[in-house]
Amino acid sequence: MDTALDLSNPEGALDLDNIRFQLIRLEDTITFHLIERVQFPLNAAIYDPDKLPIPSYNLALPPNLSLADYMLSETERLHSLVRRYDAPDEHPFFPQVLQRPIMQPIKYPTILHPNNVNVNSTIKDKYITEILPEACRDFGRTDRGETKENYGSAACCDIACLQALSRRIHFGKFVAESKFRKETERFVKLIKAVDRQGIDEAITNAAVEKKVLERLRLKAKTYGTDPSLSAAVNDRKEKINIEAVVKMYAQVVIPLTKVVEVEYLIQRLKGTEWE
Ligand SMILES: C=C(O[C@@H]1C=C(C(=O)O)C=C[C@H]1O)C(=O)O
Repeated sequence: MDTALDLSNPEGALDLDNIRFQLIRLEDTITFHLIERVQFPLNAAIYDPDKLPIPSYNLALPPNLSLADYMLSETERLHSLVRRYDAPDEHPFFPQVLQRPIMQPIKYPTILHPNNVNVNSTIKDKYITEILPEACRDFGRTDRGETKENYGSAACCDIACLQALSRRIHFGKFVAESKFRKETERFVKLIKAVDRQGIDEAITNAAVEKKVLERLRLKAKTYGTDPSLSAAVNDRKEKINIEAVVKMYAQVVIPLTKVVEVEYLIQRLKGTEWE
């Protein structure tokens, strides 16, 4: 898969303004994917392999999967054939199903330090247990109940949401590398002391986080309304629970991005002269 981050030029890829531009761009992607998903009710059965078991036939996976896991793992298996997961900004939810690509490998310049940071299982868990229930919660409309006919469509929307959330959160590696190169001595000291709290404080930029949440609230409100309708009608027919989008970033996206930054930095000295 081609990546939106220009990885051919390592300097540019580690320029913090460039990375932040990508993070802002992903706000649109994530918000629109969530708007698509919340057309359907939560349809909790698609996340429960006991309620709706799907035989996986893949020895690397449990015999029965939830519909959501089945579709996500099959999507990743297909996408790995076209080398999606060779890109340093892509991380699989099911690494055990990846296949050898059918296309020539792309030689990406080495930008990040070797690491095994992957928080996708936490992303998926929080998406199912926190983000979706809040986003799907009906806001002022009648209860939509389950809609069995939309199980597949809802799971397809989930794949788009999860892949965009994973990219956004794992961009934390590029942010961390950029900050490490800017303040190497400071981070070497914190990493040698395995001071996760100190590293977290050092990578935190409260002003940027505040701006992210303010922008998300505005985007969710704007993207969730139809410009051709009056404000009164739009209030009644908003396409997305605005507070759910802000909460998603405040309670999941930003904290997990910082976990990725901290855990990437904890591994940063391995095999270097600082070790
Ligand atoms: C991503 C960055 O690192 C941290 C995480 C942020 C986020 O996830 O939005 C914003 C600011 C920082 O606290 C950054 O500095 O831009």
